[in-house]
Amino acid sequence: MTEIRLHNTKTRTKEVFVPLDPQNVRMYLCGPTVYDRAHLGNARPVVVFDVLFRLLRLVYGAAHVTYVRNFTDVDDKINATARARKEAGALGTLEELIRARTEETIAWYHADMDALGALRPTLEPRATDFIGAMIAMIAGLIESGHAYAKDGHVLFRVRSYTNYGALSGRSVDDMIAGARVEVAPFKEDPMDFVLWKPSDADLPGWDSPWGRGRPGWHIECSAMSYELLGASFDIHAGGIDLQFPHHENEIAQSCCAHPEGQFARYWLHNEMLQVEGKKMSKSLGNFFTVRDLLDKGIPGEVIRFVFLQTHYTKPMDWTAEKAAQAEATLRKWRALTAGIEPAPSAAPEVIAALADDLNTAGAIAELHALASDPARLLSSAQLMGLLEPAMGAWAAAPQVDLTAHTARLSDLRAAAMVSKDFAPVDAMKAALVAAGVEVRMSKAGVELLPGAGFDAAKLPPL
Ligand SMILES: Nc1ncnc2c1ncn2[C@@H]1O[C@H](COP(=O)(O)OP(=O)(O)OP(=O)(O)O)[C@@H](O)[C@H]1O
Ligand SMILES: [Zn+2]
Repeated sequence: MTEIRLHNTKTRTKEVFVPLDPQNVRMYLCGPTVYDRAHLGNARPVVVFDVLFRLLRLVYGAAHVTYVRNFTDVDDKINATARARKEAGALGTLEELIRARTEETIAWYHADMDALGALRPTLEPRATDFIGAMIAMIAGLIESGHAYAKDGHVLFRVRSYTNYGALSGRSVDDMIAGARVEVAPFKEDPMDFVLWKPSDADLPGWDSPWGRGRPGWHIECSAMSYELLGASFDIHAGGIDLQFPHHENEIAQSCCAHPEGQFARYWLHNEMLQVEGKKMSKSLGNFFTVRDLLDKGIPGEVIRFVFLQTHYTKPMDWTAEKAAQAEATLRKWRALTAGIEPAPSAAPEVIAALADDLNTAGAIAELHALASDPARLLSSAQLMGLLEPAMGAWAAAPQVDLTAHTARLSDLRAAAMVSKDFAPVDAMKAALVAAGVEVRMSKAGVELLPGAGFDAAKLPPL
């Protein structure tokens, strides 16, 4: 059996992955809060852990892997979005608007992640379907002294869990000093975090022993993972931005509520998609959505390929150049494998690269080396969710021939060298860029490449 090694954030080492039960390998990924379209950064964990899901299915059998990714459909950000719509004159009660917003966002999410070739997880629980389990878990935590109720709120008593901070490697005192912990009159200690909070009459709320209210975000994942995967399971994944406080809080809640279990044994964190060195995020406003790119004509498969060229533990940028190169490679491979049946199994070198802590960049290098064996190239690429027939419509579009434009631009440039008037060169270059062409001019000559988002109809006349 293929040995999989994974970098476990909990131990900060690469470890051999040994599941608790090879008949049912269990993985949980923190899913989206469904209040708006997913931005490109949100798609990174989906693609990265989709590759892990595919690898686990290969090694243990598709029927022996349970992959859970939740939808957080109760959250203040969702409420705020619905409230803004109501204030803008939308019809219906706030509750109806909230429901409509979450339904709409989940449908967008599915469409966008399907376009990236991500398999649907085995289970996609919605937080609102597990409120009873959350209330039960909170009640248990109060009973065992790990939580307390005050003024309609329930708080987790952080100092009651001695291992708090172990995942992110910080002490509670460091965290207080560094983090923006909220001081509130209902808290015994500023580090304590909310398990339950009261809801106004017009906000979604559920009856509980502490009054009508709603759960905090962290308890949602603890309750859903317990209900669906048990008190001990194999892998918990998410973005590194969730390591503290979200995952630290999940561990504290789950380990205190279920001391008989170990909660998650391997923690995997993807690094951030960045824009000029900063995390792409809604709050910074430096984001574009997956849908923006798809609408610009960038195939989902190209987005996926760009992600997989960087190891998941490294920060990365999205650039038009990376997209153009990915598109050229995929186009070449699709031409090579057209009409060919995939080989019965993926190449061992590709499997070995993926099994080595998801070395997707290494696996892509191996794919390049398989150009002489298209059947193997196909089966190996498909293991990574690439070259799937259903995702290839974009590549069937006729390949553009830019030779005439290349010759014209070269002529203009040669003429400009003599006349010293570069305006005609600049004008043509600008027109080509506007049509989505990547223009490369060097001493060696002129090179034109149809970039992602290329539109032949916009090409300048010759
Ligand atoms: N820039 C990014 N790069 C990679 N992963 C990210 C990035 N931003 C968010 N994520 C991940 O996306 C997933 C969904 O997160 P969540 O729904 O909390 O995002 P959000 O609140 O909409 O985004 P933001 O962090 O932009 O406010 C999480 O696993 C999170 O770690
Ligand atoms: Zn979570």
